[in-house]
Amino acid sequence: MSKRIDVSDLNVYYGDFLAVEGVTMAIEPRSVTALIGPSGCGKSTFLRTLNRMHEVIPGAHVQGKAVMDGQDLYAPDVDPVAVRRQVGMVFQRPNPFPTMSIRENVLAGVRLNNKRISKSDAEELVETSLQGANLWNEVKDRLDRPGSGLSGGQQQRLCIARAIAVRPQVLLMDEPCSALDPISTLAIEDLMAELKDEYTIVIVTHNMQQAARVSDRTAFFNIAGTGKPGRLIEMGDTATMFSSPSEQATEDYISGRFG
Ligand SMILES: Nc1ncnc2c1ncn2[C@@H]1O[C@H](COP(=O)(O)OP(=O)(O)OP(=O)(O)O)[C@@H](O)[C@H]1O
Repeated sequence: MSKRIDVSDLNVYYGDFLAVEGVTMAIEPRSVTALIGPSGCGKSTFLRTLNRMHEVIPGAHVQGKAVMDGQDLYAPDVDPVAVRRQVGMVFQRPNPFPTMSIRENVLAGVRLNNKRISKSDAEELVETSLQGANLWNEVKDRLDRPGSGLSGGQQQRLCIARAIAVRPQVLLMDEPCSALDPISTLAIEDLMAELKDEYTIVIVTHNMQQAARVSDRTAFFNIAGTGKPGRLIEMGDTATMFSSPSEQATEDYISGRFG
């Protein structure tokens, strides 16, 4: 299920504004890649190019290539909706559909894709997705209650269950723990460690400890100044990036000297 993504010479624009310039990186399957860097350097913008969510914004466009297991995600004949089915996304704030039941929240992505599934298949998918998100035991007796009745950490795991129910190959997470308490954060981090056996995971995080704990590879982005584009400065094995990065800017950021 897990796929690799090779990005080359990617420029990302909002209208005329070049927000991210010249990114080339390989995102490995069955691993967690963390994107770190100071505010405004384009981490979220770059992340959204990996499932073509960026172009939902009027005027937004990209140049360059993003290739998933040989398939150019930006080829003219590629349907962006199909890309988003293969490359799922979890956002900063848990966003379950508030009035929908827990069960229907899990199935929402599948239903949006117009997939018809039998009642028994739906029940099985709900259970496996909730188990996959480590939420099943907490909600199995209240699947018909609204998703909004769960705690923040449970809601985020519900969103992860919804994302994995469509069986993506890649999971993008944009600061998935920033609205959560430390215990829920640890639950999501444990979950990432389990999910990476099956999925390629890319996470944006401001939390250095989190990047060090959960990721196998870390990419450091930086920006030269306001109005300038963000750039990928350095990427490597997380342990090396945190112990002996090649670039001074990476060292300064990781050690908290700026950003
Ligand atoms: N919808 C948008 N329209 C125009 N410019 C945008 C839009 N979203 C982001 N930008 C700009 O693109 C640049 C990169 O923003 P982005 O949110 O990707 O950075 P980031 O590294 O994720 O920041 P943060 O860590 O603060 O979330 C910034 O200059 C930002 O102002």
